[in-house]
Amino acid sequence: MIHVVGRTAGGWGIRVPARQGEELRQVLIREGALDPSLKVLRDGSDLILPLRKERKGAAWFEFEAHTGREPLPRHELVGGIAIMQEEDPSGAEALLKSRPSLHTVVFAQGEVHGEYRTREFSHLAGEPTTRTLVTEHGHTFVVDLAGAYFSARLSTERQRILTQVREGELVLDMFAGVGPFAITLAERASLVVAADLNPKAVALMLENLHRSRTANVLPLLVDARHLARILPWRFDRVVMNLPLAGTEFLPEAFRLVRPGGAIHFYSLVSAEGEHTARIRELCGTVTAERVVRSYSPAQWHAVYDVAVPET
Ligand SMILES: C[S@@+](CC[C@H](N)C(=O)[O-])C[C@H]1O[C@@H](n2cnc3c(N)ncnc32)[C@H](O)[C@@H]1O
Repeated sequence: MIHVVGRTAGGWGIRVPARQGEELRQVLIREGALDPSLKVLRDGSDLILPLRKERKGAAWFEFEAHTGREPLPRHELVGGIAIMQEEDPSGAEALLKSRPSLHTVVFAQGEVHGEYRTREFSHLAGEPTTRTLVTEHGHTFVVDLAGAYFSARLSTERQRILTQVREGELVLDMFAGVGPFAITLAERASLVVAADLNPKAVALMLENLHRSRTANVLPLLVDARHLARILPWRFDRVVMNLPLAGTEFLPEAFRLVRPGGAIHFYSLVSAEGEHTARIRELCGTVTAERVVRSYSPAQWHAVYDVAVPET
């Protein structure tokens, strides 16, 4: 027995056991065959997926219609680029038309991976590029999604750290990417040293320094493992944003921070206090532990603010 509530519309639909529903939904989206104006029906342990037109195995059903305009496909915005999790060319065209600020829609082919923390994308609609401009809190950054890591979701975090920086501080960003933390913190710091081992990230950081006329950031193309050996300074504040492998670099950060300084350590965790014992071993005190964002049902990105003793 199928119950339909709300505004209804007749249309072609294809029946599938619910367990296989998501797989078939993805196939139909890729083929541009799913009708996004109608809601998926449930009938016992089956789903009925609405189709744009008849196909083999299809039958006519009464569907509930989405109210108002067709819903836009799920996406994440980074500057003028929309990143879709589904390879849906017709959804991408609809998305592109829906926002004048968008120039490109891409499909993320996988998760962030590798030492450079980058992802592969395929082009779905608009201009075929992965470069865009992102504006946050008065700064505009050039980013290239395929070439170097950038997350717009960290903008609040950058502002939070900025409020802790005192005028004239010497700051180190060990994993600087295209420079969003470094350029933000340079508003108050006297000098920010910004290291990254991805040449494309450092090239984009140079562009960003030029664009923002920031002259107190020193970009370094270097593996953070060498920093304590090559830098003559000890820093008031060290930012460590390498959530999957940051723990390996904690001793290096402690070598680079001055007595009485602070470390902001980002990590992917599955329990509160996961790194507290290790930080204590290195003689640091956790002054705050915050959730930055959720990652999966059992894991989240956390930031530990760490105070380093005076002596
Ligand atoms: C998660 S991203 C953070 C980038 C930047 N802090 C941001 O918020 O946009 C980590 C960065 O660390 C860099 N990285 C990875 N291993 C590194 C290492 N051993 N030394 C220096 N940089 C490294 C990657 O290339 C990447 O740009």
